[in-house]
Amino acid sequence: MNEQERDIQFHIQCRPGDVGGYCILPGDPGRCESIARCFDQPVHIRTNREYVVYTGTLLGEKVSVCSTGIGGPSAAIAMEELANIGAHTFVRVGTCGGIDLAVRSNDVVVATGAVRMEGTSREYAPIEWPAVPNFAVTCALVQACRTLGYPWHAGVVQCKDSFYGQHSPGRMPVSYELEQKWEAWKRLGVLASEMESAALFAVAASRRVRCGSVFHVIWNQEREQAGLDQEESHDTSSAIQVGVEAVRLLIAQDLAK
Ligand SMILES: O=P(O)(O)O[C@H]1O[C@H](CO)[C@@H](O)[C@H]1O
Ligand SMILES: O=c1cc[nH]c(=O)[nH]1
Repeated sequence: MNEQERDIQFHIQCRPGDVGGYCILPGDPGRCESIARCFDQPVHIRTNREYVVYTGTLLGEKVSVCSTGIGGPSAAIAMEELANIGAHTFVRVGTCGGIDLAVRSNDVVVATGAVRMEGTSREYAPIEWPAVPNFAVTCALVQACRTLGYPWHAGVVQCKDSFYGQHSPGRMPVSYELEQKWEAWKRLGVLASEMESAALFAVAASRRVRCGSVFHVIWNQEREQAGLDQEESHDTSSAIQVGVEAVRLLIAQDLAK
């Protein structure tokens, strides 16, 4: 039996009817409950491995949240299996570390593209393919930022597979490569670093589903190094609100069609 014909999807352990067409994708399973609380009538559907799934409604439409775990491989699996059982629109609500000096802790970042310094997207698309989010989802995220009034930025984010390659590149045997590329991201105005969007954008393009990403900025190592004001912020509520409001806007747009 092929993956799409399976009743219960292998990793997320959900079947058709368990999830809505609209799915919010945090990395951290611990973020799912806070996101589900923004839905009407949220119900916990399943927990398996890093995948925690809740389903509820927004504007009367079925919506879900499913954590993806850390990194491209587990995020790609989540999106593939959710798409197999009917999800068509995805919003990643993640955390990131700022790179550009204008990006401060506690700001919100909306991705307009993702640097593919990770492995998963390469198993979907040649490296010449640009990892970009869906335009309608991105517009909805920007509109939500404007409506909610949080400090926000829209731009390119960098994705990688090694969190510590970002934070301690000097102790890696390939420090020469990590440090040179990090310098290039800075010169190119890349806003922030995270781990899943490039893979999610590639899977979304291959499955012809829609995906966009919004992030809460935890810190900015470049601001810290430059001696600028810098404090860690772990309250992801603004990015969650932006992600949920964007889903509401997309549902309203789709219902009006
Ligand atoms: O907070 P989440 O959504 O997991 O996102 C970020 O946090 C993790 C690293 O700490 C990576 O998954 C990265 O992309
Ligand atoms: O610095 C950070 C913060 C969150 N996620 C990352 O990948 N890097």
